[in-house]
Amino acid sequence: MTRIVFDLDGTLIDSAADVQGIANALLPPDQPPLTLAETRAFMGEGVPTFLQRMIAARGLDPEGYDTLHKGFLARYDTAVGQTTAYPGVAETLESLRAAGHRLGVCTNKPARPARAVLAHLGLAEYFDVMLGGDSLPQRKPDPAPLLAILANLGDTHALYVGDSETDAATAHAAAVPFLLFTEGYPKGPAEAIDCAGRFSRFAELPDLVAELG
Ligand SMILES: O=C(O)COP(=O)(O)O
Ligand SMILES: [Mg+2]
Repeated sequence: MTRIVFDLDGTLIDSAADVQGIANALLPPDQPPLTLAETRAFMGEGVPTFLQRMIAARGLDPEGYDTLHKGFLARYDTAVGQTTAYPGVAETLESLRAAGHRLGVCTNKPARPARAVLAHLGLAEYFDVMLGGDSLPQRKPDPAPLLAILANLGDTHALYVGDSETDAATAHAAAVPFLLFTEGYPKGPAEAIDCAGRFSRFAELPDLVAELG
């Protein structure tokens, strides 16, 4: 049995279009909308960092941060309509569970929208534990949430699966081997991210887990 913890945005789910929709509903009408590429580039470190990046990119008044933050959270729980699980995610989670592994989610998305989107996509049942970016005082790349999830899952071999430099740094800080999903939202070239293994299709994951477990 291996404890396998997953990142959420850009790893299990492709959620950037819904996040883009929230951001563009909040931007003043005289501003050019965020592109999907900008949205993906701003994601991964949680809502506060996303908003700071958006404020910097559009030259918005930083005093408006609190209003943007409130508006973002008010829309986030229901912004699920364009979000999909990456191909093969449900089948792979099912087979990992059937093989006896215990699964968790460690995301910088706030816990409420994270729970909402997992339920919406029928994925919630696979996970024993989930922590969001606002669940603890620390968030990734601080290892605290990942370590708390792992403590909850037992004390066997562990893996962290994610899509970004932040996830690699989190796993490194927690001394857990990192597996990179290459189709998500990395900030730079995926080849430059340090990892114990990488995959582009979820069907490849069970073999990687077996190799490293
Ligand atoms: O909310 C975000 O910035 C994305 O979070 P995640 O990639 O850690 O799931
Ligand atoms: Mg991610």
